[in-house]
Amino acid sequence: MAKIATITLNTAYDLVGRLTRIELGEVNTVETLGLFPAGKGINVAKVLNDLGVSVAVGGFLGTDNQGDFVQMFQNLGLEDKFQRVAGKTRINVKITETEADVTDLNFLGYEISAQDWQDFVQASLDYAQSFDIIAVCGSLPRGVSPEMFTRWLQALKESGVKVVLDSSNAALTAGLQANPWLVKPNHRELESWIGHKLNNQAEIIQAAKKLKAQGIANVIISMGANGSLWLSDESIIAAQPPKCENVVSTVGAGDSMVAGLIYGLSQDLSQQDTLAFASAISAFAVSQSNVGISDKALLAPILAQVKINVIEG
Ligand SMILES: Nc1ncnc2c1ncn2[C@@H]1O[C@H](COP(=O)(O)OP(=O)(O)O)[C@@H](O)[C@H]1O
Ligand SMILES: O=P(O)(O)OC[C@H]1O[C@](O)(COP(=O)(O)O)[C@@H](O)[C@@H]1O
Repeated sequence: MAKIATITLNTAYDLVGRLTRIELGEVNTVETLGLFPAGKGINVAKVLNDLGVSVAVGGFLGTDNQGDFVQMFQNLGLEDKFQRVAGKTRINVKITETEADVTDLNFLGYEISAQDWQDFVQASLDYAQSFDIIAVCGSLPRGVSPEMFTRWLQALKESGVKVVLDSSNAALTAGLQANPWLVKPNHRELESWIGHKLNNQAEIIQAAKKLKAQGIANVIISMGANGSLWLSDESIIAAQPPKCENVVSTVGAGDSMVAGLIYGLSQDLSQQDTLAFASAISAFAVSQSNVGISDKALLAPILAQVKINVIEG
């Protein structure tokens, strides 16, 4: 069984709510309440854990408000490799309006000192030796520059572990320079990497091929309700999940997809079965406000409706 860890450098509490419409400058009454320990790597670990895979979690956690995270690690039995740093883990406010548009207000959290980073690099390169796959997920906290991130990812890769990268903006651009084993940008993130709009599937594939040609074995592009594409050394395939009729929140859809991909790959499922499974998990994710799979039986009917198309290979 493959040993898996996720690393979240910029963990977050997600404060999630639902509103018909946000009125700027007015008092808005939010109809729901959810406050979850999150950040991309935490979400990936939670979904993998729900699928029965044991996972270690690492990165940074602020000492001031770590309580709910520690509780969650204990409740789920996640191996805690987090480095504690002074200050608070940030809070990300996510408001879903009726049409499922999510407005994110991502606040600032802890700042990483030079000593924190040095300690983290040493510790993570050390524990990386005992894992087969490490998923590095999310943005960079203050104090970690894109250059520092690229250098660390390169060293992580050289340690022999398969690196999965799921990030955006500066962290994605910097991370891609280290040529990870698998990346999952969404449509918008691929557009910003290539520097122009991608208007149809052919244009998306062309851009993804360019990314793959850099030396990345697996490039998966997620496209929201339009499904996903996977370019591997063997083939290019597309997945179309069933349209979710009742979208509650799209927060965590990408993380759920990354967890599904890691699950399939670590269980030696075929490329097609892996993408179908990851699509079912991510389609399921949009029907709930929190991240995770409360009941695995709910996945089967969604999986049965996922369509896979072989485009090349
Ligand atoms: N409305 C939807 N209906 C069904 N599946 C969806 C929907 N939105 C997202 N998904 C699934 O979640 C995956 C990831 O969503 P996406 O929005 O592209 O990722 P990210 O959260 O990283 O931006 C998609 O490829 C798809 O499989
Ligand atoms: O580190 P980033 O890029 O700011 O992202 C953190 C946020 O992403 C999430 O993990 C959700 O990500 P996805 O919607 O892409 O799956 C939230 O839980 C978290 O607040």
